[in-house]
Amino acid sequence: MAAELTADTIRTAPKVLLHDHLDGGLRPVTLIELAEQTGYDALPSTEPEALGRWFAESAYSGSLERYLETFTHTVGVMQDRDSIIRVASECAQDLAADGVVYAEVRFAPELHVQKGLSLSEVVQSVLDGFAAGTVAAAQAGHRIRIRALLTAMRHAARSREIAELAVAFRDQEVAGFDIAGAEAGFPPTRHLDAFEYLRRENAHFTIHAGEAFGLPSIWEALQWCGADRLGHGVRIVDDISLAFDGTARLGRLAEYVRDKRIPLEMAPTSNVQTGAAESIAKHPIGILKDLRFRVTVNTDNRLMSGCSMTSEMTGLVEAFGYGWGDLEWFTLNAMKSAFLPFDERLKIIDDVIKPGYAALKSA
Ligand SMILES: O=c1[nH]cnc2c1ncn2[C@H]1C[C@H](O)[C@@H](CO)O1
Ligand SMILES: [Zn+2]
Repeated sequence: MAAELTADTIRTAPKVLLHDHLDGGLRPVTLIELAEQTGYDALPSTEPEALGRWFAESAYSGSLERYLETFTHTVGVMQDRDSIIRVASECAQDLAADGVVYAEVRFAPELHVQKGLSLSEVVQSVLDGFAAGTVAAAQAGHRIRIRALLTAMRHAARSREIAELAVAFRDQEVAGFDIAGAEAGFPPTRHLDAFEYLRRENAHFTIHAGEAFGLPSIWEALQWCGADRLGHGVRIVDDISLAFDGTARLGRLAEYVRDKRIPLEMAPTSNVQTGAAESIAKHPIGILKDLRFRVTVNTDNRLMSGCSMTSEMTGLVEAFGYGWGDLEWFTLNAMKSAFLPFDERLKIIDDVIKPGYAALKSA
């Protein structure tokens, strides 16, 4: 007999999160308090529930560009060391309480320098916050390993600098690099020098691609830039055709992505909000999982999507009828794809993930 699949039991399952934005995951209460403390006076509401609702509703725009506008408020209060430490510490605690055992959380250092912090100070503040949050989580009985990914904004021109920062901090829990922001009109090849530098440094990176723009963006991210993983990558389905007997035909790019086991960092609710997927039930994750692409489940922005790893997995269970074996498969895919040394990945798989799911399957 297996444990019943409910939000409560799924919360206890070990989960791995590869795609979560620090500035997309603030607690509404924290946002309100930090705004008060730092003199940020542009919040749309100062009542936590209404503010949470405002984010979720504003982010349901069907457009990535409009979705991204909501970040002005979160980034607005994350401009000093103490505020950043608090947000990062709470992030670690919230993920741990949600059953996340390993996380790579990203943020763009260049967005947090409005009040004079240097890029390095921003990174150090986040890392200090993660360390404090990890200790607090352990005291509450939750074990988490949380690391950072440094993001460069694709419309800006600081990617090489941010890539160098990621390499400088690689031995202090900075796992790798990413580019984010509006995708249409800002192809990843604009940042080729940053990616070439990272490859020469044997460093890891992921690229947001195939979310608000299609196959050319995915192709550039992989074949020009050399991305290790794809942020979302939802539009890879455009290269797959289904015959009416249900057989799938993969184009050359889709075949490459599957053959090379390129991890897809999918975030179902976020993808519906930005229009990358029609609904959870129609999300490409269903077909991509059936075809055994290396799919992972992620939150993207917990505040804007009003979600957690537990709610995303629960939504998939409801939409696709997944069982514990499927949730374990997503989790193993994510752990195998983490920017963490092989032996450490294996240890989390053997010591935490496999025993965790074995217990739930036989509860
Ligand atoms: O889903 C996303 N696609 C592209 N960019 C995004 C997404 N979610 C957040 N961002 C942007 C807005 C944040 O300010 C930035 C760094 O976390 O990354
Ligand atoms: Zn993202």
